[in-house]
Amino acid sequence: MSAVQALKRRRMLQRAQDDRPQYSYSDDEEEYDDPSAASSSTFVPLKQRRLQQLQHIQSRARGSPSSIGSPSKRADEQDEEDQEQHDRAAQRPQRSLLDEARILREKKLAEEGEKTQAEIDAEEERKILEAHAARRKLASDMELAKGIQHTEPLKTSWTAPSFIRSRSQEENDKLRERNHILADGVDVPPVITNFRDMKVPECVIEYLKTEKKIVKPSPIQMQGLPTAFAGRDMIGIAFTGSGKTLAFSLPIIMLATEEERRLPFARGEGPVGMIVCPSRELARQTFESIKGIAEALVQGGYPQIGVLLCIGGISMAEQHHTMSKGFHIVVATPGRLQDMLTKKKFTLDCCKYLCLDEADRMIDMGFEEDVRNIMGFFKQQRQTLLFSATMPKKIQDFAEQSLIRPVIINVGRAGAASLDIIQEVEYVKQEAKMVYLLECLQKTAPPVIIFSDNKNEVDDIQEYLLLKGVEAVAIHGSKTQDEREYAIRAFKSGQKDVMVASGVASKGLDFNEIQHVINYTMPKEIEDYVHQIGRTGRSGKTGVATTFVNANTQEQTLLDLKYLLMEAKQRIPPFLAAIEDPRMAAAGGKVSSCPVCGGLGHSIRDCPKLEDNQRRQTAQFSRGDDGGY
Ligand SMILES: Nc1ncnc2c1ncn2[C@@H]1O[C@H](COP(=O)(O)OP(=O)(O)OP(=O)(O)O)[C@@H](O)[C@H]1O
Repeated sequence: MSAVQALKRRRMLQRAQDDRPQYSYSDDEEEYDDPSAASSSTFVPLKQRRLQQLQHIQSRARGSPSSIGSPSKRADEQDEEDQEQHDRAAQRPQRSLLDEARILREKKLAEEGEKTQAEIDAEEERKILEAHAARRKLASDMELAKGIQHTEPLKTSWTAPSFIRSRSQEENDKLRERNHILADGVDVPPVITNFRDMKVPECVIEYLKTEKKIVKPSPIQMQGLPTAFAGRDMIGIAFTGSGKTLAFSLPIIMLATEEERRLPFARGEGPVGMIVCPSRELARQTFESIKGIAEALVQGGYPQIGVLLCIGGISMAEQHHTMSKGFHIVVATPGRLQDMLTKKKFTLDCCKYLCLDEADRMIDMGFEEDVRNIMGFFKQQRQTLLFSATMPKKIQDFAEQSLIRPVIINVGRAGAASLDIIQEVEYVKQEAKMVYLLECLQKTAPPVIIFSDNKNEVDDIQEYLLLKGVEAVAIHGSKTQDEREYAIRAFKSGQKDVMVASGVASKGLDFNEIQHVINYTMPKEIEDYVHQIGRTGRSGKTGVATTFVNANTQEQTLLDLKYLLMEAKQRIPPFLAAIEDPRMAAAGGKVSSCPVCGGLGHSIRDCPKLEDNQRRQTAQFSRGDDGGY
C-alpha cells in the first residue's frame, strides 16, 4: 500500500468513527445510555463536540427549548430522570440471587396452596417420618408375599374374673388414670391390680414374693398381663426398670404350661413361644428369669417346661441337650436364631407367641432383615408383642401394618426418664474428668456403673480405678463372651463395686439395686441417656445419675437434656438453663417431641438418631457387639 493510499484509508476510518453513535457504560444500571445522558468521562469526538456547542449557543440566543445531543429532551428534564433512576436503584432492596430465588419459591408455594412456613416445615417433617417408617416396616416377607391377613386376635382360654369383667368403662378408666396408664385400641382388656385376680398360679405368686420381692403388679403389668393373657397383640411402652420383662415372660410361661398339660411335648417338638432380644446379655437375663418361674411351677406340681437359650457364644452341646427333650420356649438373639432356623435345627410350625423385646433397638441395630426372616418361619397365626422403654412413631406404624388390633399401652411418655432417678448434670472439663470421677464415686455407696461410649476410654477408666484401689470390671463390645459374662457375674454378685461399660451393656440389663450411674460422656442420643441412667432407680427404688458435660457436648444434645430434666422436675444447672431453644418462639412456647427418638430438644429434621443409624449399624456389625453369633 502506497503512502497516499494509507492516508486515504486512515481518513476513511476516521470518518466512519466520527459517524458512529457514542455509548457509555454505566456500572450501576447495567444498561447502555443514550449519548444525551453521557457522563463526563464519555468520549465525544471533536466534530460532534463543536456541533453540540454550536447548537447550544444558537438555542440560548433564540431562547428556544433545545437540548444538547438530544432533540427531544431538555437537559434539566434529563437530569431529573437520571436522578429518579438513581433513587429507584437506591431504594431497591439489596438481595442476593439466592434470597430472590427463595422468596420466589415461597411465593409460588404460598400461591399454590397458601401454605405458611410452619405448614411447609410440618409437611417436610411428615415426609421424613414416612420415609423412615417405610424403611423400617417389619412385616415378614413371606406374610407379605402370601398376602396372609389375620383379622382376629388369637383365642386363648384365659378370661378375667367375672367381677372384673363386669366393671364399667369409667371404673377401668379411673384405675388407669390412678396408675398413669394410657391404653389405646379396640376392646382393651381390663386393668387388674393383683396377680391372684389375673389367675397366676399360687406357686408363682409365692416365688415372686419371696425370691423377687414382687408383691403387686407394676402399672405396665396391670394392663400388659391381662392384655397378653387374653391373646391380644400389644405394644408396651414404659420407663426403664418398670417391670416389662415379667409382663411378657409370664404369659409365654403360662401358654407353654397349658400346652404341655394338654399334650406333652415329645423330642424335637417346640417351641410354642419365642422371645427375641437385641443383645446376648439381655437374652440370658430373660432366659434366667423365665427359668426361675418355670422352676417354681414345677415345685407347685405343674409340668416341666423346656427353655432354650439361643445366642451366640454358647456351646451347641448345651442347646442340643435342651432340644433333645422337646422344648417350649426359645429366648434368642436374632442372628443365632435365624441361623438355627435356616439350618432347620428346629421349626416354628407350632409357635404362636412372639415377643420382640427392645424392638426399636433391634431395628436400629440393623436386625430388621433378620426379624423379618424369622417372622417368615411362622406357619400359623401368632400373637405378637413389642416392648421397649422408648417407642418412636415408627413402631406405632409397624403396629398398624403388622399387628392385629393391637393394644398400645403407655406408662409415662415414651422416651421419658424414670421419675425415681435423681438426675445431676455437671460441667467437667475434658482433662479434669478422670480425677473428678473419683470424687464423684463418693456420692453414694456401691454398686456404681460408669458409662462411656468409647471402648478405649472404658479400658482407661477401669485401669485408673484399679490403680486407685477401686474394685472395677469393664464390659464393651470388644471383650470376649467369657470376659463379658465374668464381668456381669462378678458385678451382679457384689464381688466388684464398679462396672465401667460402653452403651452395649446399658440397655435392658437389670443389675441389683445400682445406687449411682455416672455418664462419663453424655451420649449424643437422648434415648441412650434414658437407657443408661435407667440402670438405677429400678423397681420403685431411688437412684442417682451424674452426667458429665463440657464444651464437647453438642448444644442440641444439651437442649434435649434440659427438656428431659424439666419434664422430670429435676434441678437445671445454670449453664443448661441459659441455652435457648430456637424453635420456641415459632412453636408458641410449646415444643413437641421428636417422633423418631422422643427427644424434646430438636425436630425430626435434626434427629441425631437418623444420621447415626447407618453408622451405628455398620460399627456394631463390624465389632460383633450384640445379638449376632
Ligand atoms: N411388680 C413389681 N414390683 C417390684 N419390682 C418389680 C416388679 N416387676 C419387676 N420388678 C423388678 O424390677 C426390676 C426391673 O424389671 P425389668 O428388668 O423387667 O424392667 P424393664 O422395664 O424391662 O427395664 P428396662 O427397660 O431397663 O429393660 C427387676 O429387678 C424386677 O425383678
